[in-house]
Amino acid sequence: MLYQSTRGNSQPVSAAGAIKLGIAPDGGLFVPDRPVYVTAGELALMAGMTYQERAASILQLFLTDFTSGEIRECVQGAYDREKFDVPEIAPLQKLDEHLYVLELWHGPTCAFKDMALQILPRLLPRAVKKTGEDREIAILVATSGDTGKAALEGFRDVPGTHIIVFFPARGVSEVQRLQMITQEGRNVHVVAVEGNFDQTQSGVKAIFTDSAVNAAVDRRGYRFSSANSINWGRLVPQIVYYFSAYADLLAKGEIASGETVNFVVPTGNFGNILAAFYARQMGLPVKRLICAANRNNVLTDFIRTGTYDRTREFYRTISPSMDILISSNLERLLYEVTGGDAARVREWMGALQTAGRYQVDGETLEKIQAVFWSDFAGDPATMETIRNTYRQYGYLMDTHTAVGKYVYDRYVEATRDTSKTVIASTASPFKFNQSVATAILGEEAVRGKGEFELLETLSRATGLPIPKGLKDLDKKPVRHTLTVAPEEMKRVVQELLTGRN
Ligand SMILES: N[C@@H](CCOP(=O)(O)O)C(=O)O
Repeated sequence: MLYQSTRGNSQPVSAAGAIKLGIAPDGGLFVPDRPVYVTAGELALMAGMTYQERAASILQLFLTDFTSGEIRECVQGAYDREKFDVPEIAPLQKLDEHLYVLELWHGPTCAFKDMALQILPRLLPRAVKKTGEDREIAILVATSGDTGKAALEGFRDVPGTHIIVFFPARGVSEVQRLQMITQEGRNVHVVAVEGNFDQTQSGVKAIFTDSAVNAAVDRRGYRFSSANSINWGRLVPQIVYYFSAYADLLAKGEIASGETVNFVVPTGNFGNILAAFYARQMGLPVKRLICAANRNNVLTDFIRTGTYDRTREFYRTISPSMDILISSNLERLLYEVTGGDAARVREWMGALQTAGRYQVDGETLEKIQAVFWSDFAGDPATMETIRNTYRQYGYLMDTHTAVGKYVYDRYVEATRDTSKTVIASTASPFKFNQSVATAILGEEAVRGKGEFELLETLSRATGLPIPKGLKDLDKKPVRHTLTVAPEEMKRVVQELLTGRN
């Protein structure tokens, strides 16, 4: 299988090539050049498999230039009990007859990003070797909170790699910020950006396609890659857990073979829900994909109207990982639903760049609406949902997952669809404990308490353990203090890589 650019102006590459490059040289995103399918029989077999076995069988379909031995090694190294605190890796919790929560945050950094960023650092060095690359890999990451820490943890001290993570200085939770600025490792850098996530992500993308910067780092023996979901190597491992959730439903007798289910995905950069879309294309029986947005509801408007318009106010919310107005992976969806029409994708992405908006045609919109449904939750609704879900089910969810639950309730109200539905739970509630503790305990109980005191408060009140990765974070030394303006990102990357900072 080869991978081609959504913008059609780059040479197709192997899976190893796509993983190594991260983004296509023409600024597009790599997509597989042909569909792959999983049959009902294969799906039934997955019900009896471990998470690791399920992962290996899906990865094998896409990473055709990796041997099965290599894939097995990567999978075993990534999803082991040292790193994940439950044997199921991605357990499914039942809330009621229709609703399930897929917990994707049992990895070392307590967010769903670990599901891919524990394995990408194993795939990438192999991809480098396969492509005959002799330069070291400089991984640039833009984060609104979760990807950054997961990428740092995954790539720390991985030979032949360096990682620079940029995060919006005031756009992440206090726990997320401390997770990143205390990061250990000889090959890691963390830089705060005086701007929002969109400026941070645009800054990183501009570096990838800047020939002068590329030439400068090349002279120093580096080549850039990405650990964001623009990298195909991030997306395939995310496809796995949709299959795994379905296999678990089958194994537990919750659904019959072939029964369609819905997935609700709290959405920002569109990578997670796009992975669910690919799973559906591969034959996973999925009825609707419910795209849950926060007050930055650019995707909800797009799915309802076909107009993508980022020229609107950017809000900081209590679900900061989703504070995004330019959702990178939508580009891949547009490519897929237009049957690979790179010219049209180029036109839309060009309009997004220059005018900040584009409008898709009626046929494209119809295809999107046949699969996707969307609504959004503001902060008050998110808080109320955390409180009500805890009261009704005794289940504690983080702010992003609560956006998903709120939107699911709106979906059922609007459609009366009672199909079994799985909410992708994207982060541990302890990662956003200020909001979560306030929601379930009230303002009074949290007044005057710092984030870390609240970890204890939340743990005592709910009987849930504080995740290992978050304990004692406040006692770790701060190692990264650099803050830059968005326009300084190019310079800083060069300085960090050449050791002049
Ligand atoms: N929500 C993300 C933003 C980047 O998304 P990615 O999936 O493209 O890495 C974050 O937490 O950083």
